[in-house]
Amino acid sequence: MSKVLLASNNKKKLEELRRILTPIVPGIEVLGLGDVPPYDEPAETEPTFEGNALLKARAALEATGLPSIADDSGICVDALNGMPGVLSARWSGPAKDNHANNLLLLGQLADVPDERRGASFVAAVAFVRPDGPDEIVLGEMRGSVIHELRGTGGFGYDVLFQAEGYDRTTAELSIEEKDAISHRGKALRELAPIVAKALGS
Ligand SMILES: O=P(O)(O)OP(=O)(O)OP(=O)(O)OC[C@H]1O[C@@H](n2cnc3c(O)ncnc32)[C@H](O)[C@@H]1O
Ligand SMILES: [Mg+2]
Repeated sequence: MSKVLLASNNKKKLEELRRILTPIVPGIEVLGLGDVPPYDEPAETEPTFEGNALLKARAALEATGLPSIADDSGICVDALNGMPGVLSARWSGPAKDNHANNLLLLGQLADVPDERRGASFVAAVAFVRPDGPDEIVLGEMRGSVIHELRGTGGFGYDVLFQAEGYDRTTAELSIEEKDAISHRGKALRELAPIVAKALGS
């Protein structure tokens, strides 16, 4: 098995990454931060998803010596000029309260008509290793913000996001349906052959 560390504290991201990468990268074993000794994780100070993903991945490689993957992602709302963007996790404050984030975003869009509620989920996924160049890929899922919270699946902003072509939120999709269309799924499927080659698998 070839170990790769996912430098994320988000258990749902770890689940999605393991689910998507394991079947397409032979012999990969995806470790979480709980599987390695703790280290000082960097603050996400970069203004871009790519910058924060590289920051998190490089810190993991430096601390553990393991090939490392990190994801920085969020929801970018047209009517808010692309915000919350990289601030998505902390939109309602440093507590990173998903429900408070969702209620705040719905409140901010309360007067925005359906035709102007377009939004995208964006994920930048970085892969860094001791003996090769840094890799960064971007994935995007286009959709809109509905007027309420619906569904029990997924995580974060899934309960208020409806992907283009669907009448259900991404929290109402099956995990397979979401993986097939999500920003993270797209980025990871693009990254998989690069990871497989780097691991020699
Ligand atoms: O930084 P790490 O440790 O990876 O974990 P995090 O949860 O802080 O992750 P980010 O900094 O990338 O913030 C991502 C934000 O965007 C949200 N988000 C990202 N991907 C999502 C998805 O697939 N569905 C719903 N919300 C998502 C998530 O809830 C956070 O609020
Ligand atoms: Mg984060």
